[in-house]
Amino acid sequence: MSDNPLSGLRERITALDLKLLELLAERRDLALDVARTKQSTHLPIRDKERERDLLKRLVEEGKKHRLDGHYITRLFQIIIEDSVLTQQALLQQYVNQDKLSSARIAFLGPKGSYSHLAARQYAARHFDALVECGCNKFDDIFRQVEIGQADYGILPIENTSSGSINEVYDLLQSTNLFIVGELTNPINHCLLSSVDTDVSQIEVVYSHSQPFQQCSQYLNGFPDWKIEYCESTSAAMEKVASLKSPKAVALGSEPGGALYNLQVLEHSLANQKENITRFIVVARKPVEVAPQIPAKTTIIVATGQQSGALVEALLVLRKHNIVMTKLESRPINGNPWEEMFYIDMQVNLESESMQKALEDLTPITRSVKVLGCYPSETVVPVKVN
Ligand SMILES: O=C(O)C(=O)C[C@]1(C(=O)O)C=C[C@@H](O)C=C1
Repeated sequence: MSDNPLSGLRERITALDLKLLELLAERRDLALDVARTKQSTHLPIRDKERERDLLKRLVEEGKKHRLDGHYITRLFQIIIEDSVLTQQALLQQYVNQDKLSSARIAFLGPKGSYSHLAARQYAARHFDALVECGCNKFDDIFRQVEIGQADYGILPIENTSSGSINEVYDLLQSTNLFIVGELTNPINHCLLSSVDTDVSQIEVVYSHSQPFQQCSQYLNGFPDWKIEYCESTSAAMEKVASLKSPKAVALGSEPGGALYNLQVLEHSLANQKENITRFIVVARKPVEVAPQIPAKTTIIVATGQQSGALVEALLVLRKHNIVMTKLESRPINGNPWEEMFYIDMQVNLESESMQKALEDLTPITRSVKVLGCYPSETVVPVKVN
């Protein structure tokens, strides 16, 4: 019998949480049944009116149990987001028919990198098993997929604190892979050490260039710290774990650090409070997006040199009522004074509007390359007043 006065209560909490897990699994199974019905009836996945009514009812019911509305809303927005993404994944399997049971996914860094965590998250929703292919560099990821050593590659493409990840955009110019998916992940950068220490003892910090950019304001407070660049956050964590020094720390994720037995000294260090990274998923074959799923299409356009060339191209999108969600420009590989324009759009590539836009773009641009059409995995929660 434990002499901890909390043991009995903790056992009851654990037992209750295990029942909650069973209920969440049952709810997910129901969402799959809903998806199968929507597949046969062609109903859209999102029914925001239903979500609003459900959340309102849950908030009202929650008040009877002294559970505040904000807590209940946040909790069920996460549950509904999972339901929507689970349904999308199932409908995609119907449309693409090539569901792999076990997928080999290439990502940056050994175990514990943010890309590794994203690969595991994506695989959990789309495949029965994951074969992890850690790579040292972004271009290794593309190559592994291109030569068939991996089925998919997962790469960070933009972050809310550091902006676009140019190296990935540049690699997209010259690859014959397609973007087949995306996912966004909140990134909570932590200061990780392998032994007890504090910021006054630290002399060197290891990480990938991205966390250094995303945490620049925090690091500006410690101008004497030596910055050591590593190929990935997990390589940085490996290094710090091997040094076992109070002077050496890593910038990385808490779950990643746990894989190297690192302890968290500080967390949430990014410049932006909402520090989110968007990852893209690339593969050798493009995917079709089920009509009930919000789709994104990404193209790369090389405009001519004539003035207004880019405006002309964008006016084509407006003409066909296509919503552009992102415009990024990068120098053309090998021709640094000419730009390529990456355009993300909320449109299905197979739609009439997109097909007509491509027809109109071809004669007024030097080249248009479709990088892919893929399910939008950004589930905007409904607002409950
Ligand atoms: O009821 C539906 O149509 C569902 O798809 C289920 C559900 C949910 O998880 O509650 C999910 C998505 C919809 O937007 C509405 C509700």
